Amino acid sequence: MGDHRQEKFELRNDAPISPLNGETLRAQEHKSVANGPNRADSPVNGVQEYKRCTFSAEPTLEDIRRMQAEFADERNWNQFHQPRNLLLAMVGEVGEVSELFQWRGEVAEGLPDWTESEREHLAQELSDVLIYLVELADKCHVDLPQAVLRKMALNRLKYPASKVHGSAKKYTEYKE
Ligand SMILES: Nc1ccn([C@H]2C[C@H](O)[C@@H](COP(=O)(O)OP(=O)(O)OP(=O)(O)O)O2)c(=O)n1
Repeated sequence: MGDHRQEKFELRNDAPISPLNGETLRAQEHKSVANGPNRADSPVNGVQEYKRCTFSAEPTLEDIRRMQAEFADERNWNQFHQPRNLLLAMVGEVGEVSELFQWRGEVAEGLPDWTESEREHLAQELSDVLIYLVELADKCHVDLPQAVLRKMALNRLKYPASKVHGSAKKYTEYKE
């Protein structure tokens, strides 16, 4: 088997599927994904079913940065949107996401037991986190998409698939 994460990435990007209406796949055809550590459901007769999800291509992070900058400009809110305030606002929104999950116990991938209204609420709170994150990066002059590429390259170096496959240990715990 090749790079597990690369295979997962390709699987998750080869079809335009709504995040909430993901296509059900037979795990026997894609064992490396279905047998990953995040599977909450257990195999029935050796076959697991799971949903896959892709994002829409738009808006890009640059689109979101620009739309939020316009939103703040139109309201004369840049006086409030300094980096520290944006950080606090983002953390507050992360707290709102946490509230949606609290006391539920473990939640299976795809949120099968959630109502449409709960899913929409989650989508809104995650959007708030992203909006503040993007504006925080903007106000700190971090080119977020490029920074993500650099960070993912570092992650791949720190966690070579051949070394860490199937283990969630932190890189400091691996011996040479
Ligand atoms: N000073 C502000 C206030 C709001 N927003 C934008 C960014 C977020 O996407 C959203 C946050 O709005 P609220 O603070 O009203 O938070 P919620 O939408 O989560 O409402 P509630 O806290 O009632 O759930 O609005 C902003 O940019 N700057």
